[in-house]
Amino acid sequence: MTTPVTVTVTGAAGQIGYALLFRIASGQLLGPDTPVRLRLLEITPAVQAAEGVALELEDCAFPLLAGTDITDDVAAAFDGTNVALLVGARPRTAGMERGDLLEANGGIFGPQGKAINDGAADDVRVLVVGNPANTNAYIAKSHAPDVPADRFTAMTRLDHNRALSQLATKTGAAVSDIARLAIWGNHSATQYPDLTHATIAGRPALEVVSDDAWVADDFIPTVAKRGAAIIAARGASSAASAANAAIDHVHTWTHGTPEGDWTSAGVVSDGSYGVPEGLISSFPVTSSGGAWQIVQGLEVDAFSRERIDASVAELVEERDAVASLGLV
Ligand SMILES: NC(=O)c1ccc[n+]([C@@H]2O[C@H](COP(=O)([O-])OP(=O)(O)OC[C@H]3O[C@@H](n4cnc5c(N)ncnc54)[C@H](O)[C@@H]3O)[C@@H](O)[C@H]2O)c1
Ligand SMILES: O=C(O)C[C@H](O)C(=O)O
Repeated sequence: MTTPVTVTVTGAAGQIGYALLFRIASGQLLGPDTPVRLRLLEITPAVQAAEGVALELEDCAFPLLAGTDITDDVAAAFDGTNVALLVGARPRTAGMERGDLLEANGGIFGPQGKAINDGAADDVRVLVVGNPANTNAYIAKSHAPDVPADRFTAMTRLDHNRALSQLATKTGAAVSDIARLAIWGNHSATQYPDLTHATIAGRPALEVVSDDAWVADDFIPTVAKRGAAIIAARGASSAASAANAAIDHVHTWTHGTPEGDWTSAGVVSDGSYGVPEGLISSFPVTSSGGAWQIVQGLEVDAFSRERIDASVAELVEERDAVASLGLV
């Protein structure tokens, strides 16, 4: 049997964890031929709940699941790990300022980045889901100087999938007919869902839509504020769709993007499109050979430029705030 791939999931007893772990164990993350060993990291009070999830995993008798370990020890969680899904984070609670939120998350993602640096496998790939995802990924990356920076990513695939569905609904097209849609910037309400290069069955999406007001006043805010709409409707933040996007992100990272299309991911900027080097920003990306590439050479019109710049300015502010708090 092939050696199992070790997948670490933090916040494993949370709601995304519950929607994610069974899909990983069934083979949807890494494919039907790759056995996995799960490592669940939780804070001490939630270890018992994680143990309950592990009992259920066992009861599924997944042929690809080589075992499940549960720990509250950060170093043990990332020892030899190949894929790290950093889901657990400190949510913003009433009365908490942004600085408090960044500080609390710095206390989580700094040590996790260091543990990945010190103990993870050489091929480790990291996806940060826990919010603020881009800046949490930036913090983790900053504590892992020996790991290639491009192994640290943040999730904007949920935003990408939301945008695909909104466009499909508006035009009556099948999701599978849509290509080259992009999310730029931060996984926050400032993100820019970009249709200027998108196609629907080969035709420019903006020509098919033929409704600039819908793009500016409906599509963009609907996608950018969807997380808040889910919270308002469900009384809890998105979980199954977030887990689904995490599966999509890692699967695309390891299996590649289809010819002629791209997706969106928060990756380390190399300075492309004027995004300061080192920031973890969402870009249109392709994947091949197990690595992301930022799509190059796209024309950025004035409308897009303004929106990309606004979201990147927010990322710069977050970067400067974590630097001034001594978290990186
Ligand atoms: N990037 C995205 O698109 C996206 C989408 C949805 C949710 N999120 C974010 O994902 C995160 C998790 O969401 P959820 O609904 O599963 O939350 P949840 O509160 O249900 O679960 C979070 C879990 O993390 C655990 N945890 C907290 N600190 C930890 C630490 N230091 N180490 C290990 N585990 C720790 C908690 O005990 C809890 O079980 C939140 O930050 C949420 O905002 C991101
Ligand atoms: O947890 C949130 O604040 C929202 C989440 O990031 C989402 O996009 O659904």
